[in-house]
Amino acid sequence: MATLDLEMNSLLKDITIDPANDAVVIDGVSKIFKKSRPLLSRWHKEAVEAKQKREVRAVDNVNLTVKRREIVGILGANGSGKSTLIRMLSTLLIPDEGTVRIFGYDVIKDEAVVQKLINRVSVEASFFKKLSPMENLLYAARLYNMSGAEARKNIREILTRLGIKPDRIDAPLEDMSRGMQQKVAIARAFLTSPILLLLDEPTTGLDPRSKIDVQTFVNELRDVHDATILITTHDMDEAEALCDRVAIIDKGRIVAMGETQALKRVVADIRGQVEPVSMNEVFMHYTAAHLITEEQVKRYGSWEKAFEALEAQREEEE
Ligand SMILES: Nc1ncnc2c1ncn2[C@@H]1O[C@H](COP(=O)(O)OP(=O)(O)OP(=O)(O)O)[C@@H](O)[C@H]1O
Repeated sequence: MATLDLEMNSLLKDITIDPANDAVVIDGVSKIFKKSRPLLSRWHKEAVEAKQKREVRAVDNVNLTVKRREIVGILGANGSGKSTLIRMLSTLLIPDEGTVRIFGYDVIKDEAVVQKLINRVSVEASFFKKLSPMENLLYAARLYNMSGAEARKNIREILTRLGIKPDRIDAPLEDMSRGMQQKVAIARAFLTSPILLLLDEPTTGLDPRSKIDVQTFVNELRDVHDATILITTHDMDEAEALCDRVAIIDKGRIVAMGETQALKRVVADIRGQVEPVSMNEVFMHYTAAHLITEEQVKRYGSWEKAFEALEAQREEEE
């Protein structure tokens, strides 16, 4: 397979990277948001108490190390803290507790260096919608001091590799589907050849073929360009296909960490099954409000029945 010439930015030329450092070291990191109570509770008789803001530990004492060239998945339900964690790694949010180091550089003290080492793709990517993908990416390339001719060639190659048809490359972005626009956002992150790529749900909303295009390209970026990739996803198949290791996050805490095959065997053992379970079952196991014990499996007749019963109980309690 032909490789893409992505090594065209000069962003990293003055940065020293010690090969002994891991790509990401997250040490005891928490992020606490204050949320107003719902309006109704303000009319409650305990007005003083109701005025207090509720604290949400969106990320709660997370420890995680990502080695160079690893692809690590962060899996979690809606609101579990994935995006908050990624935002702290990309210097968009400041941790309230703990430290984050990217290739040895601290996200607070060395913010400017960290910003050159990483690139983040998220669904809320901002673009000039009247301009074409080519124009948008040329604009980004200029911000990164890339030469026009070189950038133009690379942009066309990356967009084509991601499955954008040649006639769409120069047409306004606003005429493209949301999924296609998402691919352009991904292309923009690849353009700078970051050594750490943070992908926040990159394939949500993409059709199966587009998902595979993106996954293939992510793998290529690691294999050919030595990138380290941290990816958040709801898609268990994607996690299994792409990630060397996954961390499952629930209510801001990492509740399981490891290779997908190993986690599947662990959960099968807990459930007394010989065959490994699916990643969906692993996810359900670790994110259920109560970890399901062998005794509960026996009491309710099957793991699924125990899960349903305990989830119903959890909803009632809430
Ligand atoms: N700026 C904010 N102010 C207050 N609360 C916030 C803020 N950002 C996130 N939260 C809360 O923190 C928790 C974690 O949110 P986060 O967006 O990190 O979850 P997520 O796992 O990325 O969810 P999703 O899969 O839906 O994107 C949620 O309870 C959310 O409501």
